[in-house]
Amino acid sequence: MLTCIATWWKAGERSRRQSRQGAAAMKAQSMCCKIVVVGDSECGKTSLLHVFAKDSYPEKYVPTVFESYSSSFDIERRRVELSMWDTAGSSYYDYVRPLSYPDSDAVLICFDIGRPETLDSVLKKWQAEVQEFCPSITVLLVGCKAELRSSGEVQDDRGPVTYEQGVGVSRRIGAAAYMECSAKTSKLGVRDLFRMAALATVNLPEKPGKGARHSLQSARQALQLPAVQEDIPACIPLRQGKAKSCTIM
Ligand SMILES: Nc1nc2c(ncn2[C@@H]2O[C@H](COP(=O)(O)OP(=O)(O)OP(=O)(O)O)[C@@H](O)[C@H]2O)c(=O)[nH]1
Repeated sequence: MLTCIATWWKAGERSRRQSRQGAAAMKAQSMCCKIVVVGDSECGKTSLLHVFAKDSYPEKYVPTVFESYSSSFDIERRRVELSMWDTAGSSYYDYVRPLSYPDSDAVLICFDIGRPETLDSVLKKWQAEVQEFCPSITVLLVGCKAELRSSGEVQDDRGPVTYEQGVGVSRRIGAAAYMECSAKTSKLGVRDLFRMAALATVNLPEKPGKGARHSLQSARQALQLPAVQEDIPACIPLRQGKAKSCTIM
């Protein structure tokens, strides 16, 4: 009987040790990823972040000046620590919004599927702003409020933005991906969006002439760190030396 208990205890201790080692290895390999979310006022940025980071859809509209959120998840057994920066869509804050860009790994440019003029703004305003402050950043174009396309609520003469129009603009601005989601009706879609954004920062092929710090190789090297390595920080940036990739002018 005693031998039985001792064997059971040893087995339990072994599995606890393994899980502690697993957690330590995961911590040693965790990656930091900063995502900045921009787009016209009231296009749905804050709601996306609320649903993803706080698991709740804000019923009341409160204009944002600056806000940051954090969350974490695992990609291929590596922990990704995501920090997400919500910005003001209003042009009143055009001079302060650029403070959000330094050190970012990806920018989500959002528009409202129910308001075609917010997609026009992507070409007229947001592409240029992101290009100016983060010339080689990974950009994803995001169509928010996707459920409006089929709800019949859209008042605009042009009707809701079509999927093809979204794809067309994402190609014109050289976005890494085009995604649509509804913070109101699909938490899963919102979660997929942020996972996709984190993955895109890791997996994008190197763009010619962008320099080593933006290369896929540096991101991959970071991802392929040995399981436990004492001399690396618990959370490392996805891009080595990325601080210079986004500037304040
Ligand atoms: N129908 C619908 N409405 C949404 C959705 N997401 C947000 N909204 C509404 O759109 C309005 C603006 O949402 P916010 O998320 O605050 O917009 P924002 O882009 O952060 O706005 P600013 O802070 O002004 O830049 C609010 O009234 C939300 O309830 C959605 O998925 N579907």
